[in-house]
Amino acid sequence: MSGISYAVWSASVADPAFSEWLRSACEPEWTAVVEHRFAEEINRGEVSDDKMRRYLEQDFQFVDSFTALLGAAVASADSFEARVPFSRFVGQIATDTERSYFHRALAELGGELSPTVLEPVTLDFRALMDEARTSQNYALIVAVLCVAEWVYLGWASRAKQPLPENFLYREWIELHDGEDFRAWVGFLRGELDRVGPGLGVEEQGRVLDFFQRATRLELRFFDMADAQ
Ligand SMILES: Cc1ncc(C[n+]2csc(CCO)c2C)c(N)n1
Repeated sequence: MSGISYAVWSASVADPAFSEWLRSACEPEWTAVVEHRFAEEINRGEVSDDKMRRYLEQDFQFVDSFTALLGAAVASADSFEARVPFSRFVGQIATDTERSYFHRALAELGGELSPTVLEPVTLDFRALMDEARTSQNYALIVAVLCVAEWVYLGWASRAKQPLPENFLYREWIELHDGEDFRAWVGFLRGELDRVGPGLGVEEQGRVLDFFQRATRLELRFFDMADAQ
């Protein structure tokens, strides 16, 4: 991961999108997440039931903190226009994802909605999201949300047709690769592009720090899932 400033970087590229500065400063970890063996196994429908159960049990705890972080984005956004997409997504997670996919998938796999043991990476990820949430700093909050959604779009959009027949994989891929999801990631990136360039150098560095920490945690999360 590199530490080149936005000012220096933006002078050297044709399209100086703030979100691209953040992403490019996360290589090689970013690509390691998107091309992770565990993600490729999901895309091919080849994860064992035991691994998938443990991954989804931990991920459900991730999604809990993620949903709280979305609430902080609703609260800290600087305009009504910006609050609306976050609000819509809170509703979607609370209904489609939480009620539908996780409950069905964990029932199918014999998993628990409240596992007694949280993996270290799950605790660390929840701590980062709590730190962003309690900062009430819009740019930091969006940085963490953006990493989580953008990397998921990254691996899911690599899935080949036809998708696996088993709903455990097919629905998890489809959740992260539809037109709506692509637009949602575009919105998150657009918010960083909108507010990032106007921040002071120190604040830009803080946004980068949260973005990089989230990317490292995404890598550790897949490593954890793969190692089970
Ligand atoms: C470690 C981890 N990182 C990102 C996501 C992506 N994501 C964030 S909330 C949500 C549910 C709504 O689609 C999804 C899939 C994840 N699940 N787990």
